[in-house]
Amino acid sequence: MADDRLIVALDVSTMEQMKDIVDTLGDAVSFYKVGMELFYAAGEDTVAYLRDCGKSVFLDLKLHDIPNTVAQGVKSLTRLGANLITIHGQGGAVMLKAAADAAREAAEELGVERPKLLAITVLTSFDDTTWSGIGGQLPIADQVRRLALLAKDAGVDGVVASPLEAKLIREACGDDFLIVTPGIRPTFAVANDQKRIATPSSALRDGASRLVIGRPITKADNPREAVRMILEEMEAVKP
Ligand SMILES: O=c1ccn([C@@H]2O[C@H](COP(=O)(O)O)[C@@H](O)[C@H]2O)c(=O)[nH]1
Repeated sequence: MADDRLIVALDVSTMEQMKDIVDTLGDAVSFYKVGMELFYAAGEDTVAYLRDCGKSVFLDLKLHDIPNTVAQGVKSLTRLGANLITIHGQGGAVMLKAAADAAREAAEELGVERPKLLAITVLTSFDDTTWSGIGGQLPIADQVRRLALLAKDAGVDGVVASPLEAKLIREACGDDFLIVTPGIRPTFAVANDQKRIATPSSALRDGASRLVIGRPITKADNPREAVRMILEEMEAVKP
């Protein structure tokens, strides 16, 4: 049985590869993430296909530009019917508010459900060394907290952050704020390029709303078995 706290990242480059994963995982997975690799290669048909299959969709294109450009981008994406859309928290308060207003207005105009917006905080591939390498002044955790509060004040629904920051975001932003965490690595999986990682159960215990997991499932020898083990671990931490 699916648990909609699990979002599987479809980081592949063709519709055929996407369909193969969705087919293989069947009813065990109800929520998928379409990111840059798949969207840039196969376009909006990917979202339509997943919707037709009855799946929820997280469209993770990480919009980052001036407020007007991001707002118009969000308007265009609202038409596709994704449940979650990402924008960059580092776009700042004015951009975040413009995006939140645009999603609401576009959904009203189109008569569709408003997509929830998530602000990217500090990518899970950063560690302290690479973070200070780009001039990060605050410790990563403080920067994440700051961006989460900025997003909340701007009317954004939640954030994408590492599971290591889930607890501090929950404490700062309250129970209704969405915390979506990539950087999830079950004990059977390798870290790849992810640096700030935690297991599924630890992320949920610390307050994550949803977990994004890609390669530990899609590159596993047996993706169905990988999902089964992850769902079993998640089951132990009730919503
Ligand atoms: O900070 C971030 C923001 C987004 N991601 C995305 O999540 C998945 C993670 O995939 P894995 O294969 O489980 O590492 C991927 O699509 C990223 O673009 C992230 O990892 N970190």
